[in-house]
Amino acid sequence: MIVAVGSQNKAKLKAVQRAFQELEIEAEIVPVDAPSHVSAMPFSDEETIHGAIHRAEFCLENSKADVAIGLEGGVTEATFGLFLCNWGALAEKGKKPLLAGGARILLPEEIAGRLRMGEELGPVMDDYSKRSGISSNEGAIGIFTNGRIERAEMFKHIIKLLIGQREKKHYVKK
Ligand SMILES: O=P(O)(O)OP(=O)(O)OP(=O)(O)OC[C@H]1O[C@@H](n2cnc3c(O)ncnc32)[C@H](O)[C@@H]1O
Ligand SMILES: [Mg+2]
Repeated sequence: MIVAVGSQNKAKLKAVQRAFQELEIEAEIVPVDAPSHVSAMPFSDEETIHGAIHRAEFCLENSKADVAIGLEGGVTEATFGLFLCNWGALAEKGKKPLLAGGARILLPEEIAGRLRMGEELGPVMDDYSKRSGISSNEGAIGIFTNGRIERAEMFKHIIKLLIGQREKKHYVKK
């Protein structure tokens, strides 16, 4: 099947490739520049989910893919502090989108404070780690888990959750 992915981010594309490979499903993966129509730094689960759905739906409308996947990263505030959150949406013609969320960790206050002031996590992580391209490599989750779980691994889990629900026809209300 042809699978469109609404991003050019290397970590996201690697995640999709690996998920299909590990599930032994043949897939031609097509990256599509898809807008999220949410802020560059989504600040709630709700907003992050909308970003994932918008990307997936854009891909479906603008490619020949059978299945379209949107992946979006964000953060969400809790009484404990600011959590990293990530969501995926899988869209197919004539069907309601499927949703799945990824593993989450608390961000250090040093990082959280900067995001609350309006900065984006990608550049903040590059600055913090004195490197570039963290968001398309191990991600904040990789940096703060000592590389135990990297961004691609976290997204891979989300994609398997989506594919599994698709197999079970576990569609939810739009
Ligand atoms: O090209 P796209 O697909 O947009 O990939 P992205 O890296 O910008 O990722 P998102 O738009 O999904 O994430 C929203 C923002 O949060 C940042 N972000 C999210 N998760 C991150 C992580 O684990 N590490 C570093 N930055 C992250 C990201 O760089 C953006 O500034
Ligand atoms: Mg982005």
